[in-house]
Amino acid sequence: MTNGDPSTDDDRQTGLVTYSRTLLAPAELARRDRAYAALTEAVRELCDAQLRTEVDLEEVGAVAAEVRAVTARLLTSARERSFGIELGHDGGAREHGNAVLGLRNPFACAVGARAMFWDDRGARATLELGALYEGPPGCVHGGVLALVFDQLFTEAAAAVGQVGMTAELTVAYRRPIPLGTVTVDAWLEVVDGRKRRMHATCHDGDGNLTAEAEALLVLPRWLEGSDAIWPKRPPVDALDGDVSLDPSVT
Ligand SMILES: CCCCCCCCCCCCCC(=O)SCCNC(=O)CCNC(=O)[C@H](O)C(C)(C)COP(=O)(O)OP(=O)(O)OC[C@H]1O[C@@H](n2cnc3c(N)ncnc32)[C@H](O)[C@@H]1OP(=O)(O)O
Repeated sequence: MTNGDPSTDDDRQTGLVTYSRTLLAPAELARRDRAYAALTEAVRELCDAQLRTEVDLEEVGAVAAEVRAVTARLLTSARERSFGIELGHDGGAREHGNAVLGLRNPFACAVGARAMFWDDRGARATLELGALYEGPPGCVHGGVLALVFDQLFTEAAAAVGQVGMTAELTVAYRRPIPLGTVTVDAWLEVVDGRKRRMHATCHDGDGNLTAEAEALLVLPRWLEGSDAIWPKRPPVDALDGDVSLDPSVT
């Protein structure tokens, strides 16, 4: 099966997962990533503007027609299926379609080298959750936060080499979370065979604890002892700047 992108190769299928591998040279890959990231950011800005605009209805109709024309231009050459996991030259994950951290997903809120951090204890995300993520008026949607927790658990487990899929996820919402900056920390607590018990916290921009979550991740039976590749995460020192991931530090 092909994803319709001539720049990648489907090189292996493991259990449920098909990996593709890029055929592009690193410099060309970086150039493409920059271009697509800029497009994603432009679309994200468009979504936010569309939500908040108060221009007159004639203008709304004209903009809708222009947006449809732009969509048609993008679809003149497009993948046939979702992005999946593309492995970069270093084995790093290029999950550009991921709903939380995908470089090419305008819905993703944890994008950019400064949004997500990994270290030998777990993972941290510092996010800007604006009007697009609203639930209660002026506050972050509880389901959006559950989504972020779910991803962070996967990231924390991968960071400490104890990967697994989410079998259970429980969120305790302690206080409403104002739209704006939120910081989520996730870490591994207990390993029991193929089961990993995880914990996470969410703090708002003023440092208030707003929610906590627990998850059970299970290394799937089909993955145990297989040669499946769990994509690498960049070590924190590969990122620019000094970042602490101590979950007690907010
Ligand atoms: C190579 C792959 C690469 C992927 C890259 C990903 C990149 C990141 C993507 C980002 C994604 C973001 C995150 C996402 O979106 S992850 C997506 C959401 N999650 C899923 O889709 C998971 C769907 N479920 C499954 O695949 C299987 O059921 C799993 C893998 C979970 C277990 O199936 P498996 O057949 O392997 O397990 P087992 O039956 O041998 O049981 C083993 C042990 O586990 C215990 N147990 C099992 N289930 C539960 C449960 N629900 N509650 C409590 N306990 C449970 C069970 O009692 C037993 O314990 P014990 O009796 O030994 O004590």
